[in-house]
Amino acid sequence: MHISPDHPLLLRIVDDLAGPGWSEQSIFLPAELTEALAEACRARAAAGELTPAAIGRGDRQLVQEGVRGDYTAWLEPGQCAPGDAWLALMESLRQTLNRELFLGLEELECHFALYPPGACYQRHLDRFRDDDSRTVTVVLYLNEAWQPDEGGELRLYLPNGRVHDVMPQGGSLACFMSADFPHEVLPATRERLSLTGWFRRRADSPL
Ligand SMILES: O=C(O)CCC(=O)C(=O)O
Ligand SMILES: [Fe+2]
Repeated sequence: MHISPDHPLLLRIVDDLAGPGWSEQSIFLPAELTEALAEACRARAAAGELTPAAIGRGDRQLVQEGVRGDYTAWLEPGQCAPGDAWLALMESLRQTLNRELFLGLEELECHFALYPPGACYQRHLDRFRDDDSRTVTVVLYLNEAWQPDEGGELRLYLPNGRVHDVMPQGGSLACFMSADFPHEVLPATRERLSLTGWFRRRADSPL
């Protein structure tokens, strides 16, 4: 899927990141591609490829279900056609963000996430203490016909002390500056699927 780096949808995200620092696009992806990505996620779950997500990094990784109850699998180029279409779209977004905001984003790391009913991810920042390369977080939701009473919102903690809740409706996108917004995933009454990515800059040299 090719999308021009000047597409109004991408430019809206740029404007939001330059302003408040976060963006919610409730109609981001066509239904067919959203469904194909949901199917790819379910297929990987059925094949046993989703593993309990850990918190922390390297040899300090820890699985703590009460803190984070999702199951994840990395999406790499060449794994499936809808995944490649998504990565191509994210490449356009990366180029647009670099061109307009000089963010110096070099790569995207991306995983499918499945939250079983009742699972949550407690308040956190998408940055590791020892690695500040994650710069922009993007979350695409893959859930058909999500209902408001099903929970599962992404809760963003805004600098003004307020919160903003994003409903994980299929095809919608949440995007924010990784260092600036603590956030959490509230428990849902049904399975919750998403594709989460982080645009990274080169990690600072320790020298
Ligand atoms: O699924 C979401 O809404 C956010 C997930 C998240 O915060 C994370 O994986 O770091
Ligand atoms: Fe997060």
